[in-house]
Amino acid sequence: MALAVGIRGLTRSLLRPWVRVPGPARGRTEPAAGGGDGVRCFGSPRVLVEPDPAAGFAVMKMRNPPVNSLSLEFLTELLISLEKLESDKAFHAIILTSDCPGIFSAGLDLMEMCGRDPTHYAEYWKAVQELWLRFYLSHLVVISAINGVNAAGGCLLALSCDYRVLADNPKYAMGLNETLLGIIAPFWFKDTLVNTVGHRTAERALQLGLLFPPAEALQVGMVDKVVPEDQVLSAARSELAQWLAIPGHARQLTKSLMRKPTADRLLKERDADIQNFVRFISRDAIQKALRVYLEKLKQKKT
Ligand SMILES: CC/C=C\CCC/C=C/C(=O)SCCNC(=O)CCNC(=O)[C@H](O)C(C)(C)COP(=O)(O)OP(=O)(O)OC[C@H]1O[C@@H](n2cnc3c(N)ncnc32)[C@H](O)[C@@H]1OP(=O)(O)O
Repeated sequence: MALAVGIRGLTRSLLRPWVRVPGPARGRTEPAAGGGDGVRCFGSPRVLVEPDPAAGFAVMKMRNPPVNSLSLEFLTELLISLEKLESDKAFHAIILTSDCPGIFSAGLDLMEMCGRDPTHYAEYWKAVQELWLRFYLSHLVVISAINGVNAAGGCLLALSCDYRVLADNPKYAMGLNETLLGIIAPFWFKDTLVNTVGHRTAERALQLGLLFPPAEALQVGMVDKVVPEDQVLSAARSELAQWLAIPGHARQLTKSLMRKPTADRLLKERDADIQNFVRFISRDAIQKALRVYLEKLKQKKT
């Protein structure tokens, strides 16, 4: 099985970095996220980046409709956007949000984990690991402005940020609901949750596959602030000011001090974790459970 799938190689083969943004943003100058004028948006088909270099941050909008499920291509585009902002000294922070109404992210793309071959599963899992590692350890301040429902892998992405603002809508529940699908959140999903809400809350949440509505998410510490829906981005921007006022090197080293031990656990066992995922997801019983879950999602419409 080819485990040595390079995300950078994958990246190069999938898309040219900074393709022109399709859809409404293509080729026109939009007001920058922080209100500055004349700054051109950039991005890729599934990720729109609205930079405000004068204010030192960019808004990264996920737009992989209908539900921002984290397909291999989407993961790759998120990574490219992050890399681009990290390598530009003008940027110190990112606000991560969704461009899909009512949905932050439905988590990992079930189609990537269903009916594919082991090589694909390995490649996909490596990209999921990479996304977590890169967001979790980013030297930038990353704040998520969660403007929709946010399940499993999508919740992991938000938990990897430094601060979370959630829109106050009872439909916008978030959590690691893997057990509801008959699958298991891997140890690094679990560690990220434990680091955020503590062991007891994480234990109960993970076993029961709980999705917390805003008031409960706030109460258990899964998010840091709940605000009216139309204020999610402005609240994230206001919060950013406090983070950007701290000397960058001190904040970055402190972040690393807090997070490196958790990331190192995966870095040490990365290939074993991929093999474990491939074995698990390839099982007939797991494939069947995923198909049944997908079928239920489709049936709820009829
Ligand atoms: C050893 C370790 C082993 C394994 C570890 C694996 C870890 C896994 C992590 C994950 O992230 S698994 C994914 C978990 N996600 C979910 O449970 C969310 C599922 N989705 C929903 O609950 C809903 O779709 C919704 C997000 C609440 C949105 O509801 P809405 O009514 O607005 O949309 P609808 O359900 O009709 O969906 C539209 C469309 O999208 C398809 N869909 C939804 N979620 C996914 C997904 N995660 N992956 C792929 N496709 C998804 C859904 O089937 C519909 O498709 P259709 O239009 O063709 O019917």
